[in-house]
Amino acid sequence: MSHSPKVYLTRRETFSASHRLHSIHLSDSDNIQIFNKCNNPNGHGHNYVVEITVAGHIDNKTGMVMNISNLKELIQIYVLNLLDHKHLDLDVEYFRTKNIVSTTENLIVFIWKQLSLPIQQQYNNVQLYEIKLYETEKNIVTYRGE
Ligand SMILES: Nc1nc2c(c(=O)[nH]1)N=C([C@H](O)[C@H](O)COP(=O)(O)OP(=O)(O)OP(=O)(O)O)CN2
Ligand SMILES: [Zn+2]
Repeated sequence: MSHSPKVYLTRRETFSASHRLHSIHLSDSDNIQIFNKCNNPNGHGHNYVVEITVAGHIDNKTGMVMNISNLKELIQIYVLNLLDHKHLDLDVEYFRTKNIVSTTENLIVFIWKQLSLPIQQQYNNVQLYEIKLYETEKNIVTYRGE
């Protein structure tokens, strides 16, 4: 059976959040030494940019891998509603209750966990392929669920 072309579809969104880098597994002096200004108890904020890429074959009838409006809606419900204008360490249960350090690495894994199941459950032929998260213009992480 021949498939239609496989295409990677990306939606970019932005959100603003504050945080403090602090690990309960480190001493206060190690926290300061490792995280430096980012360990300041007052916290600080970022305007994050997130790019969500899904992969799938073009549907012959619709001409789409998936309707990007539906992807937008999923990102809104499962990611932005939880993160935008929030303090990651205080307002987001995942970070607060598990004492997970709100690094960009851990944040991108959280975003993946939030999106992978709804996409899998709602779209048989589409896979979450890659997430890119920009904490600043210079600090960027990429995750493919591995
Ligand atoms: N591996 C990681 N290292 C750091 C992370 C991270 O998430 N993963 N995060 C931070 C801080 O959150 C910090 O806010 C980074 O911002 P900053 O250093 O101000 O950003 P820039 O590098 O873009 O700033 P410049 O001063 O222009 O270099 C630190 N480390
Ligand atoms: Zn930061």
